[in-house]
Amino acid sequence: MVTASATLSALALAAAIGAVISFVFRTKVDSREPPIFHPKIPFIGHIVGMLKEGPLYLARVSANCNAPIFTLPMLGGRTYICKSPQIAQLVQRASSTLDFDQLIIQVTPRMVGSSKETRQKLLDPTAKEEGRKRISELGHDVIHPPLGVHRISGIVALQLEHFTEFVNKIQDGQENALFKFATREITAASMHTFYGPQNPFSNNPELIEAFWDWEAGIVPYMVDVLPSIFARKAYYGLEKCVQGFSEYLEKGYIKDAYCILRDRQRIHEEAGISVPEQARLEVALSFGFNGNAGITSFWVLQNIFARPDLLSQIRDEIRENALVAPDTISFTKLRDACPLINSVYRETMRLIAPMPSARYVLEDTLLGGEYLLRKDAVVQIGGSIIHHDASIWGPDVEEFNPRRFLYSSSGSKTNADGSVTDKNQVHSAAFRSFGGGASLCPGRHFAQMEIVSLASVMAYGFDMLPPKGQSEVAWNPQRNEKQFPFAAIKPVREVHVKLQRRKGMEDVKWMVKP
Ligand code: HEM
Repeated sequence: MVTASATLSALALAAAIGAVISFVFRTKVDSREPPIFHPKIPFIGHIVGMLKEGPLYLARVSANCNAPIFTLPMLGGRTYICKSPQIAQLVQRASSTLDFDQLIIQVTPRMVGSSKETRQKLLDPTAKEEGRKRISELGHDVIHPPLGVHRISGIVALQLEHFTEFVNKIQDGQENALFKFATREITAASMHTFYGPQNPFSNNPELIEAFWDWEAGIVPYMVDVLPSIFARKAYYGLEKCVQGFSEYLEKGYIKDAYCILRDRQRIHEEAGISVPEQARLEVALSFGFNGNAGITSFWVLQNIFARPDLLSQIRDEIRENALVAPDTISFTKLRDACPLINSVYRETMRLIAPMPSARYVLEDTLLGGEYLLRKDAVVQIGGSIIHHDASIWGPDVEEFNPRRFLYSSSGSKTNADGSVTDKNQVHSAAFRSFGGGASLCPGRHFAQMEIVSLASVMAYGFDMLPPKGQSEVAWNPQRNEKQFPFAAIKPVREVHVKLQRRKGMEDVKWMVKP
């Protein structure tokens, strides 16, 4: 009896202490801040949720909230999650106080293990008061303009030459793991295009695998607890790439790189960043060139080849509108006269690239005169929520609808039967794959060119058949939705195929031209 009542008292005491702790440590919010969702475990509950469930966690919390933006308290601070395109647009417009760079400067060095000294040079806390631009701002000035749609013809031609050589080397009957096939070719081609013929990956092709080893383990690597043990593959992959880039920089091969890289290296040099530390920053930028584009290329190929009717319609579209000679496909024609393949490309990204654009709140900001965002908080545009909102996209929001972007690059809301018309255009800020506002991905034109071109020449010139021992190709792997929302979503497994030139095209030497 005594034991039972002692146990009850202990439990009551523990519950009371828990309630007091959670009350005392609850993040205090201003009544004008977006509605707050307290986690069950104070401080870390939302972080644990996101690590365990990935973007699905945000969708679950969001389902309980009617407001277009809400607050998640974390580690004594707060993150605002915005779930409507209208609010996303307001966030994008407030770029003077909601800053992209501040977060990138914190995240990038962690991705590649930069030294404290480099981190400090990048943060450059006195730059503003001393009237200087930070390294990231100088980088922005040299990277964005040369990636504009009218200035990329030279790098487009280089990338397409690489693809041409690659597809013409394909052996009939060659078996491939499709994810590896697409990601490795995008990596080899874009490293060649951006860093020149002596790029570290062409001098040492095993660095391509090292790069993807690092990419696969970036999140555990960034946790930064003995990464050589707990994120072993990522750690050694990164170190190999750093070594390759160090040699490349020391030998001066960067003289043959695209201007954005030469100019950026000059900025790093002038800031006194050492060569091995510059090499780390080059690995980080390579992630921008290769990561998302490689993963997206896989999904576009899989989404087309898994649907025989769609494959046939795309072949018709290419033949009628983009085939400028029996052996030549033109990217300009693909871009301007092939709405279906471009719609497939964007619909693929809606499902696998719901990017969480994040901004650091530099000063208290009243969004749309209504929602107060407090200084030093983070605001995230919940791509994973917006891309799956049926009120925006229509009742088939969870399905792949190849026609969703046929009439508008923003997409159209589908009708009850899944049909798409030129009406009901979706809000322009609802498509989150390339972010938006001042930091809208500058590589988006290049990305469209490479992904659509590679998919088109494969679709037009080749069949994908079951590999030996399989009666059919195991298409449609699940998306790894639990993946931490860092880059485009990967498949949970590979898709194995046998490549074969199409009947009647066995001897064609393909050419993809700008
Ligand atoms: C499917 C492929 C790609 C996707 C999904 C993608 C997505 C993104 C996103 C979401 C951002 C952040 C924007 C924001 O939060 O507002 C970004 C930034 C950036 N992307 Fe891309 N990207 C892709 C391909 C590329 C390519 C091919 C390049 C280079 C040629 C590139 C270069 C960059 C750069 C330099 C930034 C930083 C912009 C800044 O600091 O202002 N991206 N990208």
